Amino acid sequence: MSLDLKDNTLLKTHALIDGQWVKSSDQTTFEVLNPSDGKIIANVYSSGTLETSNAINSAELALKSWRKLTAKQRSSLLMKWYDLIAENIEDLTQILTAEQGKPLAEARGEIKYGANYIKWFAEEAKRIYGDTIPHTLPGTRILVTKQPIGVVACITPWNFPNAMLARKIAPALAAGNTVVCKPANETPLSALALGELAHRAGIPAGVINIVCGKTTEIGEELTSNPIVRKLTFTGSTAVGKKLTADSARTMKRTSMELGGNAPFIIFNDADVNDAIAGLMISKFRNAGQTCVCANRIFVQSGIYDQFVKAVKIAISKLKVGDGTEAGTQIGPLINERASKNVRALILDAHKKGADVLTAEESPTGNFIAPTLLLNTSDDMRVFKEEIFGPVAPIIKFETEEEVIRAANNTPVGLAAYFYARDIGLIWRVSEALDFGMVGVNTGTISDEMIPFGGMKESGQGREGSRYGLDDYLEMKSLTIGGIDK
Ligand SMILES: NC(=O)C1=CN([C@@H]2O[C@H](COP(=O)(O)OP(=O)(O)OC[C@H]3O[C@@H](n4cnc5c(N)ncnc54)[C@H](O)[C@@H]3O)[C@@H](O)[C@H]2O)C=CC1
Ligand SMILES: O=C(O)[C@H](O)CS(=O)(=O)O
Repeated sequence: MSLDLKDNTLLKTHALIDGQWVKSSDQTTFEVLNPSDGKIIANVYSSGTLETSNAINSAELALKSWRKLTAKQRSSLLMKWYDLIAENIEDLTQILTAEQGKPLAEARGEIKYGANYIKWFAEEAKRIYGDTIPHTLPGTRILVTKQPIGVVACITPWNFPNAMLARKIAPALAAGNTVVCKPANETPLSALALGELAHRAGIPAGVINIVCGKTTEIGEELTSNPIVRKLTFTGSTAVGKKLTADSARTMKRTSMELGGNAPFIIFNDADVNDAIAGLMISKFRNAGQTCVCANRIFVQSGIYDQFVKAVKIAISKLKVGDGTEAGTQIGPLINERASKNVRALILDAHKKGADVLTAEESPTGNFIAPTLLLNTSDDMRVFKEEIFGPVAPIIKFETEEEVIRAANNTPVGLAAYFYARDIGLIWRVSEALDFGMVGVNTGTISDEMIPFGGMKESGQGREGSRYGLDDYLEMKSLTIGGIDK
């Protein structure tokens, strides 16, 4: 399948190592498929241990000069990259929808979202401040300075293949680090196109390296090679735990943005129309394939019937289809494994007594119709697992205490949402929810200015915001004597 791009040179199939596009040493490739129709978009060279080691060495070499640039010099190179992404947004959008499946409007939004992290950290690069500390011994002076960590490994998922990579590379480079990136094999083309635009922006060879293909080999090299001093990962909790353990062998710093199981709570005094609008965004964005999607929907008994009636109407209006078709709101899931898993979750709920409300004509292939589950119970898999699909399980609750207990009854703690208007209730519930990000009367909590990350088994660290650079800096104290000589 040929993509209809203005600039076909953005479609890269090689690894980016030391500023060169290189084939894998064994010449093997893997297929990138369009999740809508299963057609091959491209064959990408499959990197392994050797390519990853070469990429790490090139990042180490480039580090020497990259970290010596002034903050303003790094900032202006990041801004040039931002400008080139904006100039090429339509091609990046086509590439993203082709390999990930999301509707073009969502793909365009993701690219703007990712670019906004680059712009944000181009600005933050100039605000990496230190401290002075009153001296503790006569004739001394004490400073606290910040310096880059060094070579950073960035591993990203398929659900936001552009934005998740931008959200890692931008702070890493702003802080003076260099990177070796491994995108998901389902969606490498968006990452490689970002690498090409960074090269065109004048970001020097070796500062950004991108390898993909032999996942286990790449992972083993990234986690074991002592030159890599930090690993940042977005993906499943299971893989995050493995990468954290493997990185401990050389005590690498890690940032983990892992799985979620978001409660979405509607109290009796909520504005039901607002709650429905927020749920449509939080639950069905990216066909439900985000780590912050509403996963368990709790509705207080006083408005349950009104809410269910309204949500049925809202869900029935959602249009399922190929991401390139006008009006599509729900694209395909990423692959057959994902769609089979979601169908299994629906079947499990049905077997355990749920009423399954979905489109009469159930779509085939990787497409899943938006599905409402009623008469549910918390023994169903949909309450314990990250659904990662357009399925909305609803459960009724009576009291504030009961729903807080149920909402927190999960080993993860990434995002939570609730709708209410009583200010006392809003403060009590906000403080009682054990989640890193809480949306109150909104289903939108993601922005480059907001710290993104979770508690418990949803990971460690924060991405974006004024806190985002901390994860990419080392703090150093300087105690200087001989001042009175
Ligand atoms: N929290 C989040 O933002 C995300 C959560 N997920 C969860 O993960 C599940 C599976 O989706 P995947 O993309 O397969 O997530 P995953 O966690 O399996 O993969 C995410 C990234 O890690 C890489 N990876 C996997 N094993 C690795 C290893 N041993 N060494 C190095 N890299 C490795 C993958 O190639 C991909 O680039 C989803 O169904 C969802 O539950 C997936 C994507 C995003
Ligand atoms: O990994 C994800 O699902 C994204 O972080 C979600 S968001 O940043 O687009 O909200």
